[in-house]
Formats: sequence, structure tokens, C-alpha cells
Amino acid sequence: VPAVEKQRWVLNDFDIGKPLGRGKFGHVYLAREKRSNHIVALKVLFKSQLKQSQVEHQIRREVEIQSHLRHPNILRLYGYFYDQKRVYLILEYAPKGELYKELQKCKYFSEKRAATYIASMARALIYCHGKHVIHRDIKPENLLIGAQGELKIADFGWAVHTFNRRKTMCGTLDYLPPEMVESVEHDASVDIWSLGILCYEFLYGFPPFEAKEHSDTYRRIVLVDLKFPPKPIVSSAAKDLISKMLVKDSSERLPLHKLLEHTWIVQNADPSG
Ligand SMILES: O=C(O)Cn1ncc2ncnc(NCCc3cnc(NC(=O)Nc4cccc(Cl)c4)s3)c21
Repeated sequence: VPAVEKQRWVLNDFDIGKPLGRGKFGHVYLAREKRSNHIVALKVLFKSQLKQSQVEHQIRREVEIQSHLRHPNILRLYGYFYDQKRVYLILEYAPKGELYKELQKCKYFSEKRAATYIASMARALIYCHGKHVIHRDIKPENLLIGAQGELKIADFGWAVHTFNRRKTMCGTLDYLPPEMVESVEHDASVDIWSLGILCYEFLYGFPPFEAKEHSDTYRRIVLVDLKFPPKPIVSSAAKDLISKMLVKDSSERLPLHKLLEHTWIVQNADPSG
């Protein structure tokens, strides 16, 4: 779907196909734009639910932010339209679906697969931060897999432009860095923390500060209570990288361009991403 700006889309412009998944706010369907025959994913959101959760402004901000982002590892949001009861997001279709299902199936990823994913995420986040956009909700549920097996960051519903930083709590607790859990000022380095959590979960199959109670997870995050289990066997290079990202002082976290030069990434990531 070429970026035909200001195109007023209507539901009748699309043939609706199989359901792809159901999120908190609505369902996602495979769809084909009739004139171009272009395959897309259509996310259908109910206005009633959006109003209840006061997230209408977040949708508008997501569309605005996404309209400026073009990167192979960021899922495109081509546009949106609405009718009486629903809002529709016109999205790039990711044929290999959701990464978290893949992670559940494999339990955990090989170091090569994990490093390849983390490197492509780092490149996408360097691109976003270069445009003063922080994602703020990096987690397996927001990652999709493209036709060539490449990772696509999706759902910028919690993204912000850094000049108007917000202190609202967002996403699941597991991925929030200390400064967001303590809801103080935060900046692009929140995405570095979440990428470190993601790297740990790719290698062990669960996030590092997981606990039964929210209060325990909260305590483990703010204490950075980082432990590496004896199984599965993980290289010391991988643990070194994770330890340099999960640092309480956000200014001390390993910058993303330094991550791409880290031994573990250089030795394990497939350059094609
Ligand atoms: O993931 C699946 O269920 C299945 N799936 N499988 C393949 C596939 N290909 C593309 N997209 C999929 N899913 C949609 C991914 C999203 C991208 N962008 C989003 N944005 C958003 O939800 N914004 C939003 C919503 C409600 C409130 C607010 Cl504040 C913001 S969701 C696909």
C-alpha cells in the first residue's frame, strides 16, 4: 500500500480474511486492499473500549509517530480510519506471526538466534532514538516475524517523542526499568533496559525479575536482583552484555551502538538480521 497520504479509507476498500489474533482492545484480521490487491493486517478497535481506557490520544500519537518511521525491523502502520463504532489500523502483515508464540514453542532460543534478534532490535531502536522516539513497551508480545524470519517491532501504542516525556505507567511490570517503576523522569535508555530483559528472556525462557507477586517483581527490579540460572548453559559473553544493559543508573547502561560492537553480538548475530 503506497503511502497515499490523506487517502480516506473505508472498510469496503478491503476484503477481510482470517483472524490473525486478538489483542486487549480488539481483533486483528488478514485483509486485502481491493484496488491494489495488497495484503495487510487490519486491527479493529472498539471505540467504546478506547473511550473507557482514555487511549484515543495514544492512537492518534501512534499514527503520527509511525507515519515518520520506515525501517525493515519496524512494522509499518500505513494509516487508519473509523466508522460509527470502531477504529481500524491498517498495518503491514507479518506472515510468520508473533514472536512470543515462537519463544513458547522453543522454550528458549539458541545464542545465535537470540543475538541476531537483539542486533536487529538494536538497529531499529537506534533508528527510533535518532528520531527522538522511544518505544517504551519492548516485550515479546510486541514483536512479530516477517517473511524472511526477520523481527518487526510492532505496537507503538506506548511510544512517545522524547521532548514530551510522560510518567504514566505502561506495559507489563516485568519489562519496566527502575526509573519507570519508580515513575521518575525517563528517556531513550528505558528501551536499552527492556532490550536487556528481552535478551535474558530469549536465552532463559523467562524474564530475570519474574516473581509471583507484583510487589516482589517491583522489589527485584529496583534492586536489579539479576541472577543467571545454571541451566540452560549460557556463554559468559551473553551474561556480560545483559549485565551492562540492566544497570539501575540509566546513564550507565551500554549505549545501543556499543551493543552492536559487543563480542557476543559480533560473534553470534547473523549480519543479515
Ligand atoms: O499480533 C497479532 O495478533 C497477530 N498478527 N499476526 C500477524 C500480524 N501482522 C501484523 N499485525 C499483527 N498484529 C497487530 C500488531 C500491531 C501493530 N500495531 C498495533 N498498534 C496497536 O495495537 N495500537 C493500539 C491499540 C489499542 C490502543 C492503543 Cl493506545 C494503541 S497492534 C499480526
